[in-house]
Amino acid sequence: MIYTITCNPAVDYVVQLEHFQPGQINRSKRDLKEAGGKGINVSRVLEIFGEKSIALGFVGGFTGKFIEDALNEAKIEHDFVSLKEDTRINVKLKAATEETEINGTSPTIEEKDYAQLVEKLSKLSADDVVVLAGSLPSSLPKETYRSLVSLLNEKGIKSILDTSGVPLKEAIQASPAFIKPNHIELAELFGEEVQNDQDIVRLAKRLNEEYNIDHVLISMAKDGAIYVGQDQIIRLRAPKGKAVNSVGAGDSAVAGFLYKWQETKDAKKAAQFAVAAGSATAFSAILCTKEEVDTLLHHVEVQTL
Ligand SMILES: Nc1ncnc2c1ncn2[C@@H]1O[C@H](COP(=O)(O)OP(=O)(O)O)[C@@H](O)[C@H]1O
Ligand SMILES: O=P(O)(O)OC[C@H]1O[C@](O)(COP(=O)(O)O)[C@@H](O)[C@@H]1O
Repeated sequence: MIYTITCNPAVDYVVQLEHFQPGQINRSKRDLKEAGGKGINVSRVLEIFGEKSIALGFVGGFTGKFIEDALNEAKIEHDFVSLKEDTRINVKLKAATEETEINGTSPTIEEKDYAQLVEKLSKLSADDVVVLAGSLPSSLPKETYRSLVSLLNEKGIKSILDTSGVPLKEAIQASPAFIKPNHIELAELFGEEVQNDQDIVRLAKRLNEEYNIDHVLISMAKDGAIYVGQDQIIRLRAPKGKAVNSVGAGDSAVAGFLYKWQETKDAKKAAQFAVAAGSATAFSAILCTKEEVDTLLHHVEVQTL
């Protein structure tokens, strides 16, 4: 079974505007409220592909209930730890030419809450896969993903990680099986500038060789992605299209890779599917559909480097 862990879920309040004018009253053209947070989005996209998963993590209050209701409606199994405080709300302002995001403050996760998550993970076995995705609330130590990945490794469980900053820097020490930083997060991780594909390949190879991470997918928004595995390096160019709402594009890429990898164990096919899924979500108001991904798949240019 695939499990997703979202330590920091959110209700995404996506507001579409003609123009965003700071300091003025802005009225939305259209707005949406979505159950979000990176692991939850991965579960939602897997479900769209027909792949079951169980969503774990922490939710609380009326916003937490909103997320549980949305997952129930989508027939996605979940087993969250309940918190006293409300799950955050993330505001995504989509104007014609730019996107502005305000991610809310996280509820407090106490030690006893974290212990409940660890208890749930203790029941998993080696044929399970765990996706750990998103930021960590400030009440959790920055080494949390590192500890969780180590714990899963001890049980022979593969972990898929999508995070950034110090939690990523810590977690790579534990060798997750797959990571998907974007090119900006990759540059930040090594404290180096990333100017071109060669820079990306060089740093991604370090993740692969020095940190023993089998699959490294560096996403680059409209420029597609670069995959670096143990025995191949692949450049993937994203299809051209009009980006409508890129919230969830990265999560769709993670779900796409995992879904195709489970089916084929072919990294090239998985990376191509990941880029198609990311782009299909970027071109949609909410998340991709399977049909959109299948259509875009043939427009993802794949080149072995
Ligand atoms: N404007 C866009 N046009 C086409 N594809 C996009 C666009 N934005 C994102 N994508 C697709 O989504 C994937 C993930 O996007 P990216 O922005 O790199 O992730 P993240 O949200 O994690 O930073 C990209 O590899 C690409 O396939
Ligand atoms: O945990 P973080 O890093 O604050 O990110 C949370 C946000 O990321 C999202 O999961 C979207 O992520 P991507 O656009 O990277 O796919 C939103 O649903 C959520 O608001």
